[in-house]
Amino acid sequence: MSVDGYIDDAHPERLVLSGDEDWDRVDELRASCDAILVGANTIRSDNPRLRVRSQRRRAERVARGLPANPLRVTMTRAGGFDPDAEFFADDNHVVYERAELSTVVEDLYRRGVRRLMVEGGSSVHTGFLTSNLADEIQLAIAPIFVGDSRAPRFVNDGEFAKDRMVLGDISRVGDVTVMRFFPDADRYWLRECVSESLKCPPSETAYPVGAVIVGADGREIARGYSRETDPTAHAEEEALAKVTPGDLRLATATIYSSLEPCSTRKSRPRSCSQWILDAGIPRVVFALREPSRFVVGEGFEQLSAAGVSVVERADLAPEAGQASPLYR
Ligand SMILES: NC(=O)C1=CN([C@@H]2O[C@H](COP(=O)(O)OP(=O)(O)OC[C@H]3O[C@@H](n4cnc5c(N)ncnc54)[C@H](OP(=O)(O)O)[C@@H]3O)[C@@H](O)[C@H]2O)C=CC1
Ligand SMILES: Nc1c(N[C@@H]2O[C@H](COP(=O)(O)O)[C@@H](O)[C@H]2O)[nH]c(=O)[nH]c1=O
Repeated sequence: MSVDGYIDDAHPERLVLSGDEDWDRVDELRASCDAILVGANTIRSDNPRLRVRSQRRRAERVARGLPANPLRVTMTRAGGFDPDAEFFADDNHVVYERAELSTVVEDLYRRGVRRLMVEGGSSVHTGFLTSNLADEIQLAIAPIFVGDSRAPRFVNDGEFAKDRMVLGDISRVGDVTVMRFFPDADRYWLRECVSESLKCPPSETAYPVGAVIVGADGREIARGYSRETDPTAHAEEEALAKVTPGDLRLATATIYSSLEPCSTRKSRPRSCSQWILDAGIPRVVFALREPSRFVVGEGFEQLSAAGVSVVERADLAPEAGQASPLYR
């Protein structure tokens, strides 16, 4: 988009905001996706090709057993397309008519789409973001002003989540600044926990768990994973052990864990729920409930009863459960 937040100008011809390097970044991104979605107006106004430009990247996709190009996807309520549009040039496309966004996403998942790139325009950006269906925003800012409020903006008016997003990396791509944002901060940090859990030394008698402590300013304080330093250590203990006791940031922090913090344990006297209460952390977010395989998990109940705000993100349980057959 432009510095003043527009993704096109108000003239019929398409405004090119990307430079060569940024087009190459976009091409790489396209090549890494299973599908690319644009709104019906973008097809009408831009007649986009929505294909991978680089021959090398197409060949690499084919070598990985994928089609040379991602599936092209659009949505429409009114219908009415030029049948000669590039979008329809081969069969590698799908049109959703009058379907809810959630239905579109579910159907694409059934078709094998795991990574969807939403390329615009304003209306579909708004739909995906206000429905909390976007994992990541890549915001590319070109060094120009459009200065015309008739032009389309990155998003239209809408009810966006009020929480602060996680800012990922910022990079310079030619003269374009690319920022990555993760709109759902809890989802972002729980995925970090899942990554941590994959580092755990294997065990047949204990789960692999990852934990991250995040301050109220959105900055990470510490992270850890089960058995990181000791065969009986839990992830929350490993993370807390890296924080100086009495660190003032803990009083407003959130502790994320891929698994519900334990309430009783066989190997050590103090449970992770007790460690969290003693540390004075007021918010806990986890993905998986503890299965009653080793002990009965009552971390949710214990922490809630003690006044901690506990959030279970069951939508991330399948991802967290991938870490071990013990979760099945
Ligand atoms: N700079 C950039 O990277 C990009 C810029 N753009 C620009 O964006 C502008 C177009 O944006 P905009 O006008 O907002 O249009 P969109 O491309 O977002 O398309 C909007 C249309 O998509 C359909 N649609 C959207 N949501 C739904 C839904 N939930 N269910 C069914 N159909 C839906 C409707 O189609 P229908 O009208 O058929 O009912 C709607 O009118 C153009 O100027 C284009 O150049 C576009 C992409 C990228
Ligand atoms: N103008 C603009 C973009 N526009 C997007 O690229 C589409 C055109 O794709 P293709 O026909 O395959 O080259 C267009 O419809 C719109 O979705 N994208 C960007 O990264 N930067 C830009 O400056």
